[in-house]
Amino acid sequence: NSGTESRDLQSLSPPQAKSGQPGPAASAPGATQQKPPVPSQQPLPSTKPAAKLSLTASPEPSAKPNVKGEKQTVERKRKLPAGFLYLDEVIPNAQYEIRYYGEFNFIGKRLNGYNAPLAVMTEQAAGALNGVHKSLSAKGYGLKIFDAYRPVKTVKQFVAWSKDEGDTKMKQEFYPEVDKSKTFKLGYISSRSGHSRGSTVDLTLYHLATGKEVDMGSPFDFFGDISSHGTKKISKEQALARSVLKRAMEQGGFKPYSKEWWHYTMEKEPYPKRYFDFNIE
Ligand SMILES: C[C@@H](N)C(=O)N[C@H](C)C(=O)O
Ligand SMILES: [Zn+2]
Repeated sequence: NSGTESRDLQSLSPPQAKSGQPGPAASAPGATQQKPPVPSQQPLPSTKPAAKLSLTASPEPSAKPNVKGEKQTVERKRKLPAGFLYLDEVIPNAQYEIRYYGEFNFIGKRLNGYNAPLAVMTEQAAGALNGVHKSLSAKGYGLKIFDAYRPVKTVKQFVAWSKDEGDTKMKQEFYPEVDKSKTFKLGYISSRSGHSRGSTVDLTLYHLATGKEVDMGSPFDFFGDISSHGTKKISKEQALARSVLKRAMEQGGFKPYSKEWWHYTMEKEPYPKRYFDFNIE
């Protein structure tokens, strides 16, 4: 099938950015207030509206338009290698805000290899993630996906970016306290990323009732201590929110990454030694 196929997507839109945390003023990302923990059945706090590009895939023709009444159509070329799937076709009710397709990311532009705002994963990882999404929906949460499969060419772009001292376009938003040349050594970016193996995902939670992103204490791709599991720089509610996601992901067969609350890799990944470079389109 060499043709393209389209699907209606609903934009949840909320332009945001700072997730209520580290932002420009964000040089002090730990400056969050400590509040008493909430019982696990109570809803977790939301972040401020997020995202420059926020898409919720829906294969339902009757899907309701978003608050702005917008609908978006995403073309997909279906050139995926055997064993890979478009994640929104497996988990249509997850939210998709593919940051490396948009410009609101730590580099500040659309990245090489991201030719469509779509998440791609191995069949096994997509199936496991669907189980996680279902388990969370019983608790009032859904998954929001920032990145999944990542081409090797994108990782090479990350490496080149880290060496370009003159480009600090997104420093205040994403790495205010870190020298970008050290982002690899500090473990915030990998030069051999699990994402290129197709069974790693960057994600958070959203509240099913409101569609709003859950407050995790630091934004996705904020490179700093505050993004690590076990940080003391966040409130109890924020720590609880991270643990809701972590427990669900671990029960679903994914392992967390100590330095980034949003990054998970499937334990039994199907291609543990293969690094793919096909484009997302
Ligand atoms: C860049 C960030 N989203 C990420 O995925 N970091 C890990 C360490 C990676 O590059 O694999
Ligand atoms: Zn990641």
